[in-house]
Amino acid sequence: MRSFTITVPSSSANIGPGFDTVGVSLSLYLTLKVTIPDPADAQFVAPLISYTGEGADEVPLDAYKNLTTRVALYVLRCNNIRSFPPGTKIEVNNEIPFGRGLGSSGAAVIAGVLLGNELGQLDLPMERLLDFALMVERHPDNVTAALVGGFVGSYLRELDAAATEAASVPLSEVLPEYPADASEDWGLQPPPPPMGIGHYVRFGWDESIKAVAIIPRFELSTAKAREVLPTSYTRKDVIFNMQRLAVLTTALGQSPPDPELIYEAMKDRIHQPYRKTLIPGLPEVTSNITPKTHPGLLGICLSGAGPTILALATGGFESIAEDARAIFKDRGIEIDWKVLSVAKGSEVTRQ
Ligand SMILES: Nc1ncnc2c1ncn2[C@@H]1O[C@H](COP(=O)(O)OP(=O)(O)O)[C@@H](O)[C@H]1O
Ligand SMILES: N[C@@H](CCOP(=O)(O)O)C(=O)O
Repeated sequence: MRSFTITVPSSSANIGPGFDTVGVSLSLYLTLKVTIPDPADAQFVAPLISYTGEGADEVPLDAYKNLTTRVALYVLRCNNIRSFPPGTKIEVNNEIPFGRGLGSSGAAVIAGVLLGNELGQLDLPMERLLDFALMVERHPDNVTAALVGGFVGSYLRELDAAATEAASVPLSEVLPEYPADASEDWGLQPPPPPMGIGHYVRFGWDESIKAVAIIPRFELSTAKAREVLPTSYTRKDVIFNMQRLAVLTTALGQSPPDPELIYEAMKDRIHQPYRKTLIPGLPEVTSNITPKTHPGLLGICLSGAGPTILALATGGFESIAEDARAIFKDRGIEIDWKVLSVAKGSEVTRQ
């Protein structure tokens, strides 16, 4: 028998101006405890999944439907391993709320890539693990932060024509919904990722900075929150974001952090103005809660695709969150809030 535990942190992408570009890993976790019996003791073929925590009432427990295990199967099949090891048991505990902009799907994808790597004993390097994740998630900010940890900037390499085609296959071909008896299905060979799609760098993060996650009690799928974005932008808006992002990536690593610099550097004109239609109260929360009104606040923005609001602060957490609560409440929206720290990257511990 062999067993291992996979721990993947949540993440907050964009941090204001860094749409699809920067993300930070945070201290809510998706954890998988995996046991693989000796082949002689294996009693069933499909992995047996149990699941507790966030999303437990909606997540599929069929390994051929569940996002994490489908990604694991993608990694295995690209490496010529057709099915899960017989008798695999996966106990999942999830602290990351679904569809709130805290990287639940990115974490599920990274967990799947690490699961495939471990189940197949593939020993893939970090760069290759990221390639697999990017074939599924397709924007690098969440998955890179969840995999490597910290405050991370990333880009996707411009691929040559053949690699572009390979990387553009529909998600349904990367992650087909296999039939229930998929262990018997030898026909489907998914397209492997091109090599070296994603590249990243870790920025500094001053240790006094905490993340207050103000989490509205409704879900907004990332896909829906991307549909409202335009396909082109004015030069003025692009420059507005680039100027702020250039400052922000260094400013968050400085000690002590400068609230005036950071508050302005966390403003955005690429995604938040368009997403406000889906998140009542967003403009009011980000403009009424400032370092002047709330000492300790550094900056405030939408977390990922929302609806969570991310306030970076060195103190005054409760007053920031409770004032945001009041603004949302006026619009009929209840919230929960948590003070989170920047987390380490994903870990696999073999028992
Ligand atoms: N731990 C998980 N296991 C399986 N599927 C998950 C898990 N976490 C998230 N998902 C899937 O991802 C969806 C949410 O993804 P998305 O809309 O991108 O929001 P988020 O901002 O939380 O990543 C969920 O509705 C669910 O289908
Ligand atoms: N850059 C993406 C990030 C999505 O993050 P999620 O946590 O909401 O999945 C976007 O803004 O669409």
